[in-house]
Amino acid sequence: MSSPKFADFAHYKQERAALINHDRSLRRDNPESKVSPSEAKADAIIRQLRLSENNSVWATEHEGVPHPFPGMEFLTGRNIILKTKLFEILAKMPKGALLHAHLDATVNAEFVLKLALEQPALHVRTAEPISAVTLSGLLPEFRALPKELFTNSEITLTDPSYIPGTWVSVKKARDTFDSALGGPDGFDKWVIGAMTINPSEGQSITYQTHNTVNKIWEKFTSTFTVSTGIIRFVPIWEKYIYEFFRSSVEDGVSYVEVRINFHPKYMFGEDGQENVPHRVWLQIFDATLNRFKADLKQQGRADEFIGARIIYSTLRYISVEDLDSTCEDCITLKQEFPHLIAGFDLVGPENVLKPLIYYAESLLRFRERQKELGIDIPFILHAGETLGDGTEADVNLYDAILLGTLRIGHGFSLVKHPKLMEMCRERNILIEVCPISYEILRLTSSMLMHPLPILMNNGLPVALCSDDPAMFGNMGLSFDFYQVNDPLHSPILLTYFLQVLVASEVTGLIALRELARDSLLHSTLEDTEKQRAIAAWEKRWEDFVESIVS
Ligand SMILES: O=c1[nH]cnc2c1ncn2[C@@H]1O[C@H](CO)[C@@H](O)[C@H]1O
Repeated sequence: MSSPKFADFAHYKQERAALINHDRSLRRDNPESKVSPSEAKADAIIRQLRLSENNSVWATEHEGVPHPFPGMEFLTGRNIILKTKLFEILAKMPKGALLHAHLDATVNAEFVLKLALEQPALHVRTAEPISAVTLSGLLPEFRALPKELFTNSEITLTDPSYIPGTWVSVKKARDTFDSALGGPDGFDKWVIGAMTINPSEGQSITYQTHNTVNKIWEKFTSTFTVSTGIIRFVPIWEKYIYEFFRSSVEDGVSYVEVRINFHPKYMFGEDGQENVPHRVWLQIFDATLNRFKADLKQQGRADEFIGARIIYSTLRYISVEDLDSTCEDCITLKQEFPHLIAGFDLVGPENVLKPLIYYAESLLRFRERQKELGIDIPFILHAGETLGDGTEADVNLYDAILLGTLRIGHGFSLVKHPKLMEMCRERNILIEVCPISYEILRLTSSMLMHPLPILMNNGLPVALCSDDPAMFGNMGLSFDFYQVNDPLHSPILLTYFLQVLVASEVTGLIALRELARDSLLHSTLEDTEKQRAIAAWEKRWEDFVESIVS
C-alpha cells in the first residue's frame, strides 16, 4: 500500500484544496461558472441568511414538529418553510420552464370543484348511499349530462333511499348533503379529499396506511379518476387551462411543456355528449393560450410568459396495436398544430404497468414514420421512477436512452447506473426531477436522501418540476386564495428551489440559476424562440439579483 507523501502540512493543505476543487469542478454549478459581482453579493447574502435561519427557525421546536431540519419532508415542514425569509426572497425568483407536469393534476382541487358547481350539466353519483359509515370509502363519479337527462328529483346522495348510480346535479348534491355529515362543507371536504392526497391527512395516508410505492399509487390513481369527470368537459376544460397558465406564472414559471393524457378519444361537449375529439381539445388549448397571453400583455407583463406546448401522452397499459394508432393520432395533431405538439410519452405507475421494451418496436416505427413525413416528435419518456435495481421499471432507463429520449421524466433510479449517467452527461439528456412527488409517492423521505444532488454534482442537467401539484394538495388553502394574488399560496416550484438550497452547504444561488437556465435550454423551443426566452429570463434574473442586494 503506498502511503501518502507530503513535504509538510502546508503541502497537505494544498493537496486537500486541490482535491476539493477538482471534485467540485464536476458539479453543474462548478466554481468556473461566470458570476457577476451582484450575483456574488446576493449569493453571500443568501448563504448568511441560510446560516442564521438554520440556527433560528430550524433549530427550534414547532407545533407538531418537534425536530425540524432544513430539507425535511415537505408535508411536515411546509408551515415552517413559510416562516423563513429565504422563502420570501425565492418567491420572486424567475424559475424558467416547467418541463414535467400532468395537466390533469395541475389545478387546485378546490378551484376544480368551484368550476363544477358553476355547471348545471355536471352531475355526480355514488355506488351506495352516503352515510357516516360509507363516506370515507366512497368515491364520487362526475359526468356532464345532456339536458334531457338532468335530474330534478328530490333524491340526494345522503338519503338512505338513494338508489346507487342515480345522477344528482352537483350543486344539488352539495346543497342537500346531510348536515350530520357536515352539510355543504362536508360535501366539499369529501370531494376534495377524493381528488387529493391531502397534506394533513396525507401525512398519515402517505406515511402510515399507504407507506409503499404501490399502495400510495392506488390512492393516487383514484384521484385522477374522480377529477377527470369534471375536467374533461369543454366549458370547464377552457377555464382549467387558463388557471393552469395563471398559477404557473404566479409560481415564477415563464414557459411550460405539459403532458396531456390523450388515451380517452373524446371529452364531453357543452351539450353533454361525449363526442369532442382531440383536435378540438387542442383548438381550445391554443385559443386559451392566446387569450392568456393577450391578458398578460394588457397588464404590461408580456415578458413573464413565453408560451406553452404539449407532450402527447398515453397510458402504459394499451396494446401495441393501440399504440400504433395512437402514434398516428399524434402525427395528425402534430401536422395540424406543429407549434403545440412538443413530444411523446407513455405514463402511469411504472412499477406495475408494461415496460418500454414491450412498446419499443412500435416506437421505432413511429420514428420512421416521422422521418418519412419530415416531422419531428421527440420522445420525452418517463423512466426509472422506481426504487428497483434491475426491475422492469428501472430497466426502462436503458430503453428510454436507446430510443433517443430528449429528456428523462424522473430517472429516480438513474444514479444506480454509471454508464447511463455518463451517457446522459455526454448526450446532454436533462433529468426532470420532481422532489415532492417522490416523497409523497414513497420513493424518498427527505431532501437530504434525494438523488438530485448526485445528478447535479455529476454534471447532469436537471430541471425541477411539479409533476402533480393539485393531487399533492399543496397549492392553496381555500376558495379565497383565488382572489388573493399571493405567491406564497402557490409555492410548489418555489419550495423545491428552497429545499435544494437549504439541503446543502455548497449549493448557493448560482446552482438555482443553473437549474432555471437549464430548464429553458432543454425545452423543445426552436432556437430563436429559445434565445428570446432565455434573454427575457436573464433580464428578470438580473432584477431578482438586484432586489436581493439592494
Ligand atoms: O409521476 C407520475 N408517473 C407516471 N405517470 C403519472 C405520474 N403522475 C401522473 N401520472 C399519470 O398521468 C395520468 C394523468 O394524465 C394519470 O393516468 C397518471 O397515472
